[in-house]
Formats: sequence, structure tokens, C-alpha cells
Amino acid sequence: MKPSLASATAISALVPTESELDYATSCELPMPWATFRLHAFVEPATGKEHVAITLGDVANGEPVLARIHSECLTGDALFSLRCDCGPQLEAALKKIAEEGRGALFYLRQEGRGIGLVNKIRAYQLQDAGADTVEANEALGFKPDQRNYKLCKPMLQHLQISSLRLMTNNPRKITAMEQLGLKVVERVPLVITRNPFNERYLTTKAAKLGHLF
Ligand SMILES: Nc1nc2c(ncn2[C@@H]2O[C@H](COP(=O)(O)OP(=O)(O)OP(=O)(O)O)[C@@H](O)[C@H]2O)c(=O)[nH]1
Repeated sequence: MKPSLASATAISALVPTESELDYATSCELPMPWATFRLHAFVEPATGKEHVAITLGDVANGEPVLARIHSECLTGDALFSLRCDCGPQLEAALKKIAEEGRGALFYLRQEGRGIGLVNKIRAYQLQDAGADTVEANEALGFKPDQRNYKLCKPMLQHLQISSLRLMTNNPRKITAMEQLGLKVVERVPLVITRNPFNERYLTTKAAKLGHLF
């Protein structure tokens, strides 16, 4: 006998649904500017590990100086001059240390969500003349594949609901507001220009709407 719709619904209600993000653990993280707290999260659907770095009491209800930073192995860890990611990461952590309170969310969305190998493919196309948007599109991706929904469980875990967001990217502000968070201020991030990232920055302003 076929199960009725009602019994199928009752059975599916008993099957636990996978959570979007699980909090794993946290520890102290001494950095050159202050001793922060590092919080680790795991995304069950992908196995990706994301972190939040906090300083001070971020759960006291006051707006939190925050940065949502997407992974850039080449810029954040390998000193690449092709982008402004490394200097922005450092500037944001320094600013949080100066204020003595804040949070940085480090999302594993390498290459605006296309992954490291594809970002290197995109760099190869850029070496041949494409800009960052054209290179992503030539590889079959959107100019920006990122998704910020994981910030919500991270922010909820840290009891943060109101942000002073350090960004030049208005789409990050819209994304936070769509998640039901309050962005009370955009704090511009000073960018470090060099001959190698000039075109990357110009394309960000011209095609991706960044405010410089
Ligand atoms: N596909 C692609 N990704 C890049 C390129 N250069 C840097 N990235 C990635 O771009 C992302 C930059 O992230 P963020 O600094 O968080 O964000 P943003 O959109 O620049 O906005 P800001 O908050 O103003 O810094 C990282 O995931 C980098 O790996 C590129 O040429 N192509």
C-alpha cells in the first residue's frame, strides 16, 4: 500500500534536517595588534571550515565594527600584489584592535566563490588581457559567485545583530540587510594601490559597484 501524503509528511518531519552551520570551538589568537578570540564553524553541506575573529564584548547590543572578508590565499597569505585583499585584512584587524572591540568573519569563498584553481585560471586570462569580470565569465561563472547567508548563524552565535561594516562593496550591505541584520554605518576601507592591482581596482569600481 502506498503511504498517504499525510503519513509521508509526518515521516519527513521526523528526519532531522542538516544545520546550515555548526559552531565547533574557539580559542585565544594573539596577533601583532591584540589578542583576539578565534571561533571555528563547520558547514555540514560542504565540509568547509569558516572562522570568526572577535575582540572585546561583541554581545552587549551595541553596533559592532565588523568586516566580512572572503578568502584570498594569494593576497591574504602569499603577499600577492594583484589584489587589495591582504592589506584590507590587516587594516580591518588593526582598526578593530584600535577600537578594542569588533569582529572579522573569514569566509572560505576563495576567488569570489569560484575556488583557488579557477581563480588562477582567471588570472591566466587576465594575464592575456581580460579584466576580472570578463575572466570569470569566460570560465562560465558569474562575476561574483559569493553568498553571505552563512554570516547569519555566525552572527547569531556571537549575539551580534547590528553592524558598522568595514567595506567598499555595497552588495555586502544589501546582503546583510536581506539577512535581517542592521547596518548602521559603512566604514570605508582604505585601499592600497600598486601598478599590479590598478586594473583590478578600476574594474571593481566600474563593473562591480565598489565605492572608492
Ligand atoms: N575571481 C576572482 N576573484 C578574485 C580576484 N582577485 C581577488 N579575488 C577574490 O575576491 C575576493 C575579495 O573579497 P573581499 O575583500 O571580501 O570583498 P570585496 O568584494 O572586494 O569587498 P570589500 O569589502 O570592499 O573588500 C576574495 O575571495 C578573493 O579571492 C580575481 O581577479 N578574480
